[in-house]
Amino acid sequence: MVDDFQAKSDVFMAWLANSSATISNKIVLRDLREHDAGRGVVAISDIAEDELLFSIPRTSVLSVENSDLSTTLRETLQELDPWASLILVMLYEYMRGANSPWKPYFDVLPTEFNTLMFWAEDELAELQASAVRGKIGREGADNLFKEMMMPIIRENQGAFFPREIQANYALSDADLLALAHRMGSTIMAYAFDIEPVELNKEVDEEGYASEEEDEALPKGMVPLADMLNADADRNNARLFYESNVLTMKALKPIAAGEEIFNDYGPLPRSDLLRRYGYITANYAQYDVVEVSLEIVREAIQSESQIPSSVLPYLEDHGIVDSGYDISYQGRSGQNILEDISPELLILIEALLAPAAEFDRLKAKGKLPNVNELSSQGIKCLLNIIRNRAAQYSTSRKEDVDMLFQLAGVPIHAEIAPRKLRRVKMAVEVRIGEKLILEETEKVLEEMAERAGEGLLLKRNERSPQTSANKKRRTT
Ligand SMILES: C[S@@+](CC[C@H](N)C(=O)[O-])C[C@H]1O[C@@H](n2cnc3c(N)ncnc32)[C@H](O)[C@@H]1O
Repeated sequence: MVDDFQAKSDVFMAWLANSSATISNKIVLRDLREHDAGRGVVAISDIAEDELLFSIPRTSVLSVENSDLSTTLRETLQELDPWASLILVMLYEYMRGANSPWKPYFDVLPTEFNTLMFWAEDELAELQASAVRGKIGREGADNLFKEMMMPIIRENQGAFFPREIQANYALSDADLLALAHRMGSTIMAYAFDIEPVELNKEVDEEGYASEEEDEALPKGMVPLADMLNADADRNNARLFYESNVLTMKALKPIAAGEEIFNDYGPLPRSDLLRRYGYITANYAQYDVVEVSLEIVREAIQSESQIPSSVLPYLEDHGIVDSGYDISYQGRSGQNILEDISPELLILIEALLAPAAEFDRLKAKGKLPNVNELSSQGIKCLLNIIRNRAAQYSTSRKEDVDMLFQLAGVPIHAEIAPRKLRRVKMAVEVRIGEKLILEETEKVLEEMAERAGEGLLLKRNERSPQTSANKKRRTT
């Protein structure tokens, strides 16, 4: 039986084909709900490398530029950042209902999310001390919607609300706020940074642009391109920006039956959960633990007083941050210092430096050389790692046992399936972070021992693998 879900997919694909998109007959939009993956694009015949999967006219992209709202509210929209202006356009197009050219597209977009913004307090608590809890930004988004967007909507009621809505019922501020969150979350997980016809931003040899340059690009919702799921480095397709169309092409041969994956970037699982509301084991390679400035200060202050001039100097040199990433690649021959944010190492060595040594560096406008950590630095880092691990309320072993128990929870048990899935994902995220802390602690203990024997690893004594801190992909 064709259910509503499949019927919506069919109407969407027919709408897209009618809007002059080209769609290869070797792909289908498939129901992947039994894998908790919503819809996804799957190959039904073998596909060659570079083969076109589909092309979408630029005019079909749901964007500020293409929406009628930009004719009535041009200046207001131009003053907003790309994210805020697209939220307003999506609210407008959504409220037009069947009058919107994108109605069949809205019908396949999500109405509910598993992103952290929508988790209940007890679900978030399962993330324990993961720094991602401080990055959800629900309050900030609420304030932005209330203080900036709501007044624009209320002042332009006639432009925003179709006459039927104005006549029949008024959307309350709470309804609008919920809708704005829904559109904001859709953009976070679905929108692309749309490169203009004339590409004038700088990309490196791998096709990556700096985050600042991506920030400035207009955002747009690209039908079908955003139906591709992702699984870390299993991406086998990519969106290309051409003058009249956006084309999705195979990056490698894809066999019939295989899912077609995009690349959401090398995101740690905590961030994947925040932005996309899912995780897979393949993303574990990008996991990080964040160490706060506070925990570093506490570790140093327990040993010695921090001179008042050090932090302002480091701040001027871009070293002071609210948090620092530590990853663990676990590759043989890899130097642990490569997995620790260089700013953290500089911070520690600068804060530990004797006053005379710090004054000498400062006079030359230099920072400590962290190709090699001092034995005091290693000891301090070890304390930081141990203190950070102590912030999590359970051990990794307890978490692994808990996951094992949760895996045995039958579907119709007390706990609702959505909550169960969220709790499992949270436990996996905290296990990943604890693993990094444990492995880093082990290596630092060995280093501390070797430091006692005068044998120190140098930062540049590393294997040829690339750093975990890759830049974000533009697509
Ligand atoms: C750009 S959309 C992809 C299309 C989406 N599956 C749908 O049905 O609309 C991104 C969302 O897809 C889901 N997703 C993407 N990759 C996934 C994967 N490997 N496993 C499970 N869910 C995935 C997540 O919910 C994510 O927020």
